[in-house]
Amino acid sequence: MLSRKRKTITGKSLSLPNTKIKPVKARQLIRRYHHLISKRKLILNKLKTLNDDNTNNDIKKNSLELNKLNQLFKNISKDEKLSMENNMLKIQSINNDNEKLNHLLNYINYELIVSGGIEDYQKASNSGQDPTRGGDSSGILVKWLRDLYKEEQSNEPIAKQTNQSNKNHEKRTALEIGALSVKNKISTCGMFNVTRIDLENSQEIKGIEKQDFMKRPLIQDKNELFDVISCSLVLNFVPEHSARGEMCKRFSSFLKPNGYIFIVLPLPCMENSRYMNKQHFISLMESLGYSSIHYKTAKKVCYMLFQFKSKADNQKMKLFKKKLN
Ligand SMILES: C[S@@+](CC[C@H](N)C(=O)[O-])C[C@H]1O[C@@H](n2cnc3c(N)ncnc32)[C@H](O)[C@@H]1O
Repeated sequence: MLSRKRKTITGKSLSLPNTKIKPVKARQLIRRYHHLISKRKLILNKLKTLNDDNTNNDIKKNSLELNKLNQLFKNISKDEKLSMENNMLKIQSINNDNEKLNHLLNYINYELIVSGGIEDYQKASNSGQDPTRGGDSSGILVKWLRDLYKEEQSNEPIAKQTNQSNKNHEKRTALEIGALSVKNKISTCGMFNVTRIDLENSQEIKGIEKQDFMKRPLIQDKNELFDVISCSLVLNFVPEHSARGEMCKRFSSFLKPNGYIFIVLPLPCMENSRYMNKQHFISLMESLGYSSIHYKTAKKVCYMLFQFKSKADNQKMKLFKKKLN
């Protein structure tokens, strides 16, 4: 419900108005949200809470009621806020202090729910897809794939081509990870049946399943493997480098042989990073069984297309050490 302004219990307007969010602000909001979510997970683990799901209801289950949260945190002083933020940073070292952990959990839930964190995050994420900001990256994916499929088809023998053109009536399948809209080019181009997933779907958009790709059940029937996976501006939000590697490895469990994986990253991840660059990323992907097909940079992001060739052999997998550029 973007058009309705959120209000505190006391009637004060909260969360960002429905105007466009500046890119710097959007990035701050997205980073802040992921920071809060990851700290909350750690706290829940520490508290040995059974349910560490991220839905609003589950948060509420693990938290005080909203008006209590509001009473507790609405008027906290700058110093108290600073101390909470510091405690969040050193959460790993807080053990066996249930009172402190619970207080922090309530503070995080206040920031996310009462103070508009979740809603602002969705607006900030959506604002990146605004056409004035470079828009929906899947336009590039669709162009690349259209050309590749044409080329593949023209290289087939004639008999196979006729077969193929009959087969083209069956749409190819695509998995969009981190989907925020059902109107992206990948969905509207008519070439694919698209399955869309995202960690959050607080705007409850129909057609987007709330799911963590890392927990998506593995495919048993190989006919259900995807022709394409789109993973635009998602990898950069995975906090741990080992988890980013796991995500790249996992794509192959959902792709048909010769299927494509489209990855979009903010340009600084490739061009202004201490440990990563284009060549290193491509070598990593190659060691996981993908070959690089396209690489293109724009002002702020880079687009990559890889083709899945063969599953990585764990025995032969290259060890990549963290190395300064
Ligand atoms: C910045 S948004 C990118 C949205 C859109 N794909 C784009 O290109 O603008 C990143 C999205 O990735 C989602 N995400 C991050 N990790 C994920 C995971 N493991 N499984 C599913 N979605 C994930 C987040 O919830 C978030 O909505």
